[in-house]
Amino acid sequence: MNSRKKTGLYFGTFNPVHVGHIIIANHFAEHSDLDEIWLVVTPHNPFKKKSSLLPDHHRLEMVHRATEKYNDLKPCDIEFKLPQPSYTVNTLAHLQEKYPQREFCLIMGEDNLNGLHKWKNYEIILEHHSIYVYPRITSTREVPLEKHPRIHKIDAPIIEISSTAIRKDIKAGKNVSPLLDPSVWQYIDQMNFYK
Ligand SMILES: Nc1ncnc2c1ncn2[C@@H]1O[C@H](COP(=O)(O)OP(=O)(O)OP(=O)(O)O)[C@@H](O)[C@H]1O
Ligand SMILES: O=C(O)c1ccc[n+]([C@@H]2O[C@H](COP(=O)([O-])O)[C@@H](O)[C@H]2O)c1
Repeated sequence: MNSRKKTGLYFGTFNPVHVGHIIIANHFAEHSDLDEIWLVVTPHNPFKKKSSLLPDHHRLEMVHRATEKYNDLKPCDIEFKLPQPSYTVNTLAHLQEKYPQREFCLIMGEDNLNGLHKWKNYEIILEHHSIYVYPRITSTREVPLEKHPRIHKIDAPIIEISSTAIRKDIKAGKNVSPLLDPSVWQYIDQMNFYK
């Protein structure tokens, strides 16, 4: 029997982390076989421009604040020390070496699954790890890897909140506080982020 602890890795830039992210992470902690969910803060997504990003340590601090009330949700800064851009295949190899007693699974929205076949060495990722996919609203009908035996569709709430929209609304002086953990909003407000 496989007795390794199953850990879910939820990767993201979290610029900033919002209640949509936390609802998903908590849903997996409560309704799946994953013991812990680690929110892995990515310094540089290979598919995104770095210019609009807050420095890594501020995004990590927000993830720390948003998860501290949840026993099974943990912030993870492993990618801060790895080469950039952050290729997930490298991060997984590094984590597996550091924590051989854990089995790592990826948590991913349906929107990201659409592009998985373009990720660096995605075949190696799928050889060693399961991917738990939750629903998102997406216009794509044909998803290349949908039927792969390592891909598991898991039902979860659909919450259409986006970090991009939050940043835009803060810039426009709108109230975004219901979309963020109060301690995250307090940090953004104090530090004058996204103005
Ligand atoms: N409202 C949401 N519900 C569920 N998953 C989400 C939601 N928003 C983002 N995600 C997913 O959470 C992960 C982390 O999100 P990330 O911060 O990297 O992207 P994002 O929210 O799309 O940010 P941005 O708008 O800055 O591009 C990604 O896999 C993303 O697809
Ligand atoms: O490894 C890759 O080739 C790769 C390509 C695109 C995205 N990713 C990772 O996927 C995670 C979520 O991406 P995103 O687009 O929601 O920010 C983030 O951690 C990225 O580093 C990874």
